[in-house]
Amino acid sequence: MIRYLKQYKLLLFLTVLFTAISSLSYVFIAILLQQVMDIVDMGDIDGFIRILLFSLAYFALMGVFMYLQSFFSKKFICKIMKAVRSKTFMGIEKHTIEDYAKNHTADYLSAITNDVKMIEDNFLLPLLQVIQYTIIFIASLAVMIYFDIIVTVCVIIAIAIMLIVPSLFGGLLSKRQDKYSDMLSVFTNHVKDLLSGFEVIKSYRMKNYVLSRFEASNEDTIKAKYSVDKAIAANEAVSMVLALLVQVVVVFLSAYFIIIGRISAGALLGMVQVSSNLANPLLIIFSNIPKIKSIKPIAQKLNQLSDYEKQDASTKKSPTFNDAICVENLHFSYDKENEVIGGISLSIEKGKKYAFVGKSGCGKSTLIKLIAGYYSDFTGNVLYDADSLSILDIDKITALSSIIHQNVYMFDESIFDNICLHEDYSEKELQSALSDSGLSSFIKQVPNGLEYHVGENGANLSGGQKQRIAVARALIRKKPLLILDEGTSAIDMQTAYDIESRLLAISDLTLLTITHNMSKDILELYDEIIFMAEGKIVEHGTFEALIAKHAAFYDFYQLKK
Ligand SMILES: Nc1ncnc2c1ncn2[C@@H]1O[C@H](COP(=O)(O)OP(=O)(O)OP(=O)(O)O)[C@@H](O)[C@H]1O
Repeated sequence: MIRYLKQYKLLLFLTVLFTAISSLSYVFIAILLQQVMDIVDMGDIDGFIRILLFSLAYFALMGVFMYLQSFFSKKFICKIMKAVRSKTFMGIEKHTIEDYAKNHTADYLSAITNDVKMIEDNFLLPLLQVIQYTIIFIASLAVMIYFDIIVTVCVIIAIAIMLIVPSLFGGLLSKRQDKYSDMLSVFTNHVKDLLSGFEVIKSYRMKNYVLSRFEASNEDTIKAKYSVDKAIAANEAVSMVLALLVQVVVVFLSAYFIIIGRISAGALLGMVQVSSNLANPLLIIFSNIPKIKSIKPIAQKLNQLSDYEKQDASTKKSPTFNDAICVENLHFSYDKENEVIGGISLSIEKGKKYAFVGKSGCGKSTLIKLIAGYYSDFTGNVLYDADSLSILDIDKITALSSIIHQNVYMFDESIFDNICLHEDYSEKELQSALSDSGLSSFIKQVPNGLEYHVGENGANLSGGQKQRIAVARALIRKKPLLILDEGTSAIDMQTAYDIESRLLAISDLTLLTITHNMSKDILELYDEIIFMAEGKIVEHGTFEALIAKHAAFYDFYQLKK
């Protein structure tokens, strides 16, 4: 967190400056009270009017300083919150697809929302309070010495006892705070999961299950919060009792000193006033210090996200795809136990078209993702021209290809924005992408054409319309490699045929299609059909060659037909 404080050091300085001025003027009220009491004691009416006018001006000025303190502290907190949130988001955005998938989306959501809020509540606000009340405490101690040194010494002894106890709460609170943050993350995850499946919940009447799952998660989260609050409450109660002890010492000792004639009644009034500025600030300081300490694991979590760097990206080469992508004896598993890809070798030549077919779960999508650079934890080799994936910049590899998945993600914006993704393309490029993706006639039908708003994740569109937008999104970028992962499965046969045959006609485009569509007319257009089973390539060749072979693909094709 120190780096954020350094980033806004001028604002921090102004906040501390005005905090100091308003705190000192607050402490000075004790001397003012003592003066008033002593003037009243002497019956000095001129002195009384003078001090009254002085006090009026004094309080007006104090109001101005308090406003400035509040203004700068709020601005400081807002700036830091914005910076923490932005840095965390930028760090998340830098993740590779592989690293991003190691956590749930809700964990990232929770970090940006809940954890950042915790930084405000348990670090920034307490820190400013600690600064403010430390100034008040030191100034009050000085005023106390000015009133009477013996009372001050006794107060210091009482304070020393006060210091020991609350420091014991720091470690406990830190542990509980960390657990609470994790629980918030799990809770956000559950809520996101339940709300994302709203339609399934309604149509399958899952109300009871959903409510009980929500309640259980809600209960666990509140328990974790309650456990934090209990530690805070114990800390505050102990601190409060000890703070009262200080005031008791002051009142009785100074009362005794009046009796023996050592101090005036004005000094008693001043000391009672200033002693509350000794006890209460310490109470606040010592209930805030454990909070500040407890934020460490959360700050570490946020730093880890914001400091994320791809491994040695600067030393990695940019990939090229001029001739071929070669896969050599590739093995891969998601969980280090069950092999999903079991020794695949294959060559993808630039400009050629490949159809990957095989039973559901045989590893087609995984193979394609490995080729596109999604995962690095494999054995064997994937070469772009002559360069192995291990020496290439992963971000640039993923940028070489466009993947169209069965479930296309749509931003809650217009069709135009979902195709161009806020990049500039010429009208010619746009029209060509619209026509090749079979979108032109649909655009003419919808109310605002390209400006039509697609809704949350494309809720205002059909599955096929979403896929056509995804095809246009990919085509407009003219990347050398296009991957259709069942990317036309939601489109009617005729339109799917039209789109695929247009893609197959683009000569410099390398097309990898995963398909369950066993239409002869389409399959015949591919240069090669790669037939997979259980993580291996069983057969490959043209449609005619594989049919003529009367082997595994032939059987699969007959069955599907
Ligand atoms: N992210 C993942 N984590 C763990 N296992 C996964 C993951 N993705 C896929 N798998 C598993 O890997 C295996 C291969 O899945 P993959 O999606 O590659 O198959 P597929 O041939 O494309 O299937 P389909 O035709 O149904 O899309 C399956 O057993 C699947 O359960």
